[in-house]
Amino acid sequence: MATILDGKALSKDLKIALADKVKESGLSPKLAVVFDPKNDGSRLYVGMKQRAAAKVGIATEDIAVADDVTTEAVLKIVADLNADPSVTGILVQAPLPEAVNDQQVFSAIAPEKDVDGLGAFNQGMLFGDQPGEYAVAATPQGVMTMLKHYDIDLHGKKAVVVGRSQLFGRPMAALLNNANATVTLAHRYTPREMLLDVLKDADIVVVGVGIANFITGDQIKDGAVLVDVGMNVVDGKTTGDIEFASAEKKASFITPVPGGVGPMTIATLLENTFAAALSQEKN
Ligand SMILES: Nc1nc(=O)c2c([nH]1)NC[C@@H]1CN(c3ccc(C(=O)N[C@@H](CCC(=O)O)C(=O)O)cc3)C=[N+]21
Repeated sequence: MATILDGKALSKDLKIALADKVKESGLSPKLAVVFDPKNDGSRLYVGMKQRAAAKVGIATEDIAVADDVTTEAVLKIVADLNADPSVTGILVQAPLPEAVNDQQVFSAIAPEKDVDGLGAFNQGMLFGDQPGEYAVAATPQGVMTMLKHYDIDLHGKKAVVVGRSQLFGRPMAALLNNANATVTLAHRYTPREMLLDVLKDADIVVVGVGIANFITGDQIKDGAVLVDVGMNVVDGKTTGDIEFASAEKKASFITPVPGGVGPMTIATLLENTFAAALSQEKN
């Protein structure tokens, strides 16, 4: 039986510690969130984030965009937020409506306000493993915090990341690489047999593809560490990408869904928002 990587409990502790730090700093961090209200995942996340931010003393401003919004219009919103000194962090929730080039928008965020680290500057820092402080996308950064908290050794280990999105897979692979894991990045064009072949020897598997039961216990190595970044709704219940019942019998550690990576994402976003406010204070 695997040890549960309890993201819910850990995130609670992180948020309590953060609330103290925000208070002590005397700063008034404010996070602006640009999002598509028609997207179910985005709407859900906005609500959870608002409540969590309020509890730690971070103000939020939510900016809903229309269905037919253009890239130019969103770039204007971002430029105004960049210029507003009361806004210390900017989060553009992906995906924005169809016509918008999300990556172009991410890269327009002032690097010091880019709390999800998705712009070209912060991504470059991460991919180059550059020295200094910079934000990293909240989901993969939250996964790293959780692995560290549970003392999971990554050095030289075989890690497989499934999914290569801007928000998850790409930065996840970079973080694991920077932590000296031996990283394989699999994605939608990885042939099934090739994926199964790398999975069977993997010490650490991190998956976020959005397909329920995508990975099952029989496909993984005994004692593997399993991190589930997936969020699917099956018969009205939230489930991840890993078939939990079969996988937990073989894994050494496993994240539940809900209560694993999701709450860590929110706590990390808030930490990044506070760090951004601190760095702007110093300037
Ligand atoms: N730039 C950007 N960064 C993001 O990090 C980002 C985004 N855009 N767009 C939308 C998705 C969605 N997302 C979630 C984060 C936490 C939970 C979460 O806390 N879920 C809980 C509850 C799940 C439930 O019960 O429904 C859990 O897993 O336990 C969910 C979803 C971040 N996203």
